[in-house]
Amino acid sequence: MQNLSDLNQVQYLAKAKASKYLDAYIDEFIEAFIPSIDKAEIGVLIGNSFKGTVGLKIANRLKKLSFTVSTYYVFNEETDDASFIKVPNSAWLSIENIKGIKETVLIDAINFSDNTLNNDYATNIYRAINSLNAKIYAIDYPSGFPTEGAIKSELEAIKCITSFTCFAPKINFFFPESAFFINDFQVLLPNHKLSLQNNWQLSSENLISRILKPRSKFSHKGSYGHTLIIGGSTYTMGAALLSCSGSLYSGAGLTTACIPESGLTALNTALPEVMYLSRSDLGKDLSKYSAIAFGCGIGVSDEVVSWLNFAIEQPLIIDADGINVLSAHKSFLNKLKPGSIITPHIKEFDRLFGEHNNWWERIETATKKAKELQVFIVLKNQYSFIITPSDVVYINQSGNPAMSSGGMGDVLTGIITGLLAQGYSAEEACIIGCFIHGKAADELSKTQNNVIASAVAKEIPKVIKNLMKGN
Ligand SMILES: NC(=O)C1=CN([C@@H]2O[C@H](COP(=O)(O)OP(=O)(O)OC[C@H]3O[C@@H](n4cnc5c(N)ncnc54)[C@H](O)[C@@H]3O)[C@@H](O)[C@H]2O)[C@@H](O)CC1
Repeated sequence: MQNLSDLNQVQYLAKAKASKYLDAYIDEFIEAFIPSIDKAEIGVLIGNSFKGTVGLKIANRLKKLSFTVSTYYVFNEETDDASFIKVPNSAWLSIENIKGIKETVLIDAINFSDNTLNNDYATNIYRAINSLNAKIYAIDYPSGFPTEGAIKSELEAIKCITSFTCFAPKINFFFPESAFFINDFQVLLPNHKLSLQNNWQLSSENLISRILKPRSKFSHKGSYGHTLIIGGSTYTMGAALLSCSGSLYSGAGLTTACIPESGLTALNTALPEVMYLSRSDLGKDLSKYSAIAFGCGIGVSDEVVSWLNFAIEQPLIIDADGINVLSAHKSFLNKLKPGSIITPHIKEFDRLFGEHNNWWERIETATKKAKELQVFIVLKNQYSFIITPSDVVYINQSGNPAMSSGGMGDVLTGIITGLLAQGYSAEEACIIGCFIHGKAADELSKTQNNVIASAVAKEIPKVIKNLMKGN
């Protein structure tokens, strides 16, 4: 099997193979495109590129299917050498004429490359096309959009409603900055690639199903580890409790909460399965715990700093205020035990490692820091990135905007801690944890507009059970 990640690569294959892939892509494009449009008049924007030739083939197929199709040749007279498509100069579309395009459904077949970023002609073309306010569907990815590397704030590229991407989603689709250019993407011919390039991995249902281990006969609570959740303070006790519920519902054998005494009634009422460790006992030996989380709702007082100073002798999962304490006391970073996990959201990440201009830079920093400190970094967002010390970056694809509410991160921390306690490696715990957390919310959001963190925690056992059926 060929390791392909981009439709553009197809042109360099042997002729027979190239046309096999191209035909298959066009078949799937037509199948996915037609149900998504509500108009029979379609405009196809053809560039002097390999993408342009694909666009022409798609235009011909649509004509055969009785759609009314206009083809617009958006060439750059000065720089395009007309090596791909031969059309008379008179058919080229000037920037001034773009506003005359009447179709409200357009297919972007202009170009693949992002090397036109500094090309005024391309920039003006993209701007003029975007100002039509048409629904634009992109072949593979929108023209002018970089598939990797920083998505700069000044970028001009085609803004599409759906990108019918070939072989694999492009890495930059997973960054929030892409939302400006790509409303949605669908992967066509997904089985023709082995993976994303180099060190990027998509974490998928298949992968998670393969890693999950069934609970064994004759096992008991001692078989599934003991977590300690150190968190909570007067006004954010809930964060610690939510984290405990993540541990509990992910299947940890025992869960102990180290919270202020004032939270005890709430703990016993909400989660009677969870045990309690007083703050004053925090200075004692913690080695009996199989996994320890630090930080959810704990605050950033001097006392918290002293607790972290003690707890950091063990590998930890550090979240929320725990990360804020690390940010204020950077020397702690070098004390982290190898295999520790930090789970920042964007603000916590930038507090810890400095402001970043874009997500590409953020991932670069995370990769460097994970290696340097030998820790795992779970950078949370719509698509969370799990950055490992071995350079591999997993992209989590489960989850949705229904879960954008307080306490979600606290539950995730508990889940990862619970999985670690059950004997999964740090890498496995991070990728399984992110996936099942998002998947639980995906299931709930089929019938709910928004989902709350405690509901996500409660859904976890069902999600794990369903994933196990797949292995
Ligand atoms: N029930 C509770 O007791 C809760 C307590 N919490 C605790 O409150 C403390 C402060 O944490 P916050 O995160 O609210 O404060 P921060 O000031 O660190 O950041 C919150 C802001 O970050 C931004 N953000 C961007 N991406 C995000 C992402 N993927 N996840 C979360 N935020 C993202 C949002 O604009 C959000 O308003 C922590 O200790 C936390 O554990 C919160 O988790 C909320 C629930």
